[in-house]
Amino acid sequence: MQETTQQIIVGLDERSYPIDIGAGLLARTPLFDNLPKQLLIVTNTVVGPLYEAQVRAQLFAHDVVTHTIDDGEGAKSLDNFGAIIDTLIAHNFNRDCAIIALGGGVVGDLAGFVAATYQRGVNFYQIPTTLLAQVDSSVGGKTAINHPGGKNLVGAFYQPQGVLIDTQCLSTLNDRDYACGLAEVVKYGIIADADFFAWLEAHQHNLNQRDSAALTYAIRRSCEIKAEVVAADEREQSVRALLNLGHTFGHAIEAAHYESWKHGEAVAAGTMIAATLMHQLGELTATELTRIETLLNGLKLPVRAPKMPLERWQTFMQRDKKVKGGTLRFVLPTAIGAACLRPISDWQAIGAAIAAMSHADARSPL
Ligand SMILES: NC(=O)c1ccc[n+]([C@@H]2O[C@H](COP(=O)([O-])OP(=O)(O)OC[C@H]3O[C@@H](n4cnc5c(N)ncnc54)[C@H](O)[C@@H]3O)[C@@H](O)[C@H]2O)c1
Ligand SMILES: O=C(O)C(=O)C[C@@H](O)[C@H](O)[C@H](O)COP(=O)(O)O
Ligand SMILES: [Zn+2]
Repeated sequence: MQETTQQIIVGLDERSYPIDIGAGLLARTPLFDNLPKQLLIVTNTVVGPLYEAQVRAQLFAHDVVTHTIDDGEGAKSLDNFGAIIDTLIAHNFNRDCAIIALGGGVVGDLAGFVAATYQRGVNFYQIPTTLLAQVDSSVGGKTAINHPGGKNLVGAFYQPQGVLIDTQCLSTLNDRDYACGLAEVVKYGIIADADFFAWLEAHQHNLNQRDSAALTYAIRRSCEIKAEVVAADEREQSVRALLNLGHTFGHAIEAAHYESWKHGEAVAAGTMIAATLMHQLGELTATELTRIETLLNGLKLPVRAPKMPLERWQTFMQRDKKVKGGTLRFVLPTAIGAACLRPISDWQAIGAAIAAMSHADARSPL
């Protein structure tokens, strides 16, 4: 079978960078052009044993150090940030070194924040190994760590110099984390591309079976949409905020339930609340709301949030980065394929949408 590499460029003038997508890329092409001598691979205890050797095999001419973090969302922490900085200093890494994130969104967000800050910024490359990281977190330069008070509260916009997506890495991903990536894929269809949403509806069974052609198309289309949005608004002054669909609610779910809710799951349930809010405001049809719920459900994602007192939602949601002048701004779908950013301060309306989409037994269908 002919193996191909597809390339998408994130257009940011002199900071533009390629996203290479293909099966088996870790083994069959040079990872990145012109890598410096000193390299730090940041990975975790799950991904390292699976893929670090393949990456290192291509870096024999470099001085490579690996920093391995624990698995899970808890690793996106100030402690791990400090520990990686300690590693860089202990090995005398200079400003012309590069950091390579090898892992899912947790590794990428943490390693990216280190790259943004060590010696005021060093070279950074992403090798995303989860579907979520391949379609979303490795692209666009949002880096962050969490705080017990909320998700991604400390971070920076810092673009990588290259993203390498080896779709074969997904063969080792479990079903739950695979579904999490599909939540962000559905997001792109809702906010930007009705045809893509319809394609997802038509191909959900292929995606659930991890059919490689369907999966490669879903990854490519997602990266294209994200690259276009990021090129238009790198620092989220306008259209980039739409990439946050479902996240104001989702981040509250995650922050309250780090142990039991994963990011993609929380985004799926949060998307249902956002769509319901818009439906209750009379601006999204019942048919469109049902299509969103049916697709998320078909992709094995949760469509109901856990029950929490409204004050608990408020505590986390008021720390959302889209708050402006004290008022929360929500990303809301106006149709399938279009969304808006709207300030809403009517907590009765917000609470009604949350209540309608919450359930005491809400959890992933997997
Ligand atoms: N920066 C952004 O733009 C952005 C976008 C979306 C999400 N995020 C962040 O990304 C994080 C979620 O990312 P995620 O879903 O990748 O979670 P994750 O990084 O925790 O990875 C999920 C699980 O898959 C394992 N894993 C990774 N690759 C694997 C592979 N190939 N085979 C087997 N197991 C593998 C990980 O060890 C982990 O247990 C959240 O912190 C979220 O806030 C950031
Ligand atoms: O790239 C973006 O912009 C996004 O919002 C992508 C989201 O999927 C991602 O979860 C992001 O980390 C959320 O950022 P935050 O600004 O809400 O912390
Ligand atoms: Zn997200």
